[in-house]
Amino acid sequence: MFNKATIAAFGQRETPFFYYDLTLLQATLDRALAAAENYGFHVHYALKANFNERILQCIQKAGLGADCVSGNEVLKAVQTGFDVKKIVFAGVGKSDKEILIGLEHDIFCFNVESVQELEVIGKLAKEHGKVAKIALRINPNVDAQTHQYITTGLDENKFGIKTWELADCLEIIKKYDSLEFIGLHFHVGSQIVDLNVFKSLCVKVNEFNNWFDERGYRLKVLNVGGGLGVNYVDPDKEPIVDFAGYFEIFNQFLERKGNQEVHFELGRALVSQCGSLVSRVLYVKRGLKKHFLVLDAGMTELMRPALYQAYHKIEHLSTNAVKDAEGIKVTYDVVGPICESTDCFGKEVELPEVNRGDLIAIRTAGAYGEVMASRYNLRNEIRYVYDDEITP
Ligand SMILES: Cc1ncc(COP(=O)(O)O)c(C=O)c1O
Ligand SMILES: N[C@@H](CCCC[NH3+])C(=O)O
Repeated sequence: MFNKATIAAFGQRETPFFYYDLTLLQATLDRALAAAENYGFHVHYALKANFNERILQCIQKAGLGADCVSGNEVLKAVQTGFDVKKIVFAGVGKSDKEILIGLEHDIFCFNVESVQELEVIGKLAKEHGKVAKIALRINPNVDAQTHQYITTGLDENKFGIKTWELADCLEIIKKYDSLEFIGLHFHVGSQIVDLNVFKSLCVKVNEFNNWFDERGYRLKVLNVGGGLGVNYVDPDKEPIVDFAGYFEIFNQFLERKGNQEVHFELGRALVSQCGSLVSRVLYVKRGLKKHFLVLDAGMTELMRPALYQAYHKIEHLSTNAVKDAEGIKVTYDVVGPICESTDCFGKEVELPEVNRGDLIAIRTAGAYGEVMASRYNLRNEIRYVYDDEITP
């Protein structure tokens, strides 16, 4: 929901742009950290969700760690000032060069995703006189009950080490003094809204924690990943997710041994609601069966609808809210200008009557929005507007 002054300020700007409400981001971070601190949990931010400069600065200042999935993300986290002792590095395909970046910066931990990768990290660390701290990312075969494209913890998924390979991992760990085995890592998927999934995850983590403990490995860290979902349907009802309820699940169901640390890697839950993609209506096409709203933003700015048929709330930004509320409603397919039929933000969307030049906001676009943008069709670079630029 945008107020009149904000909408008027948007009207002055060249579109499309990502609007980031850094005040909401700060409130979200405060809430998440307060809830985590209750249980002594550690929160890392998954940079892949959004590595916009100002967003990263806010998150770094709030004191979160960084979860990275490439050498460049590790470098970005270091450059932004994240504490290297709080940087973790996951990813199924870390190149030698990327592993060396992690070693060079003495990051907190590599979340290792295959037996072969473990051996490579052991070798590279040895050659460079380093000791690499590692956690094994285990694929626990837990169904995240989310879109199949963003499920990561099933046997059929490429992520993590299969349970039957764990004994092989221990052999490698024994072989290399250059490996320090500090933890277990899990991440079963994204946009998880059924909290029972996290209960099932806890049950699995406990089993693996016991398995290693019985073999003499009392691990320092249990990293349960991220995945907490948000409300795409009604972002104004739930601008900040229920972090307390989420962490409480782990408090209740995760069995910590001694002073084991519990780490989280949240992306979407921290940054999605603070972002909107703001676009202008280029054309209203009236058809026989349906009408189209052609926007100046497309799948090149926000590809989630095209890629996952993801729902994002589409809002008409009008300075006359009363007219919008009381006037007639029209059903539109809301599409972008890109030369692809999948370039569609929403089908049969009911909106007030919209005119050429009107502004439209596509909500909950702070996570996996601009980071997944492309220059397809030789599109312009992404533009941004931040709340502190337009409100006194
Ligand atoms: C290893 C890992 N950690 C954390 C995340 C962040 O996930 P989310 O944005 O759903 O919290 C991801 C992305 O799915 C991931 O792959
Ligand atoms: N890109 C996905 C999330 C993937 C998370 C990383 N494994 C999305 O837009 O929902």
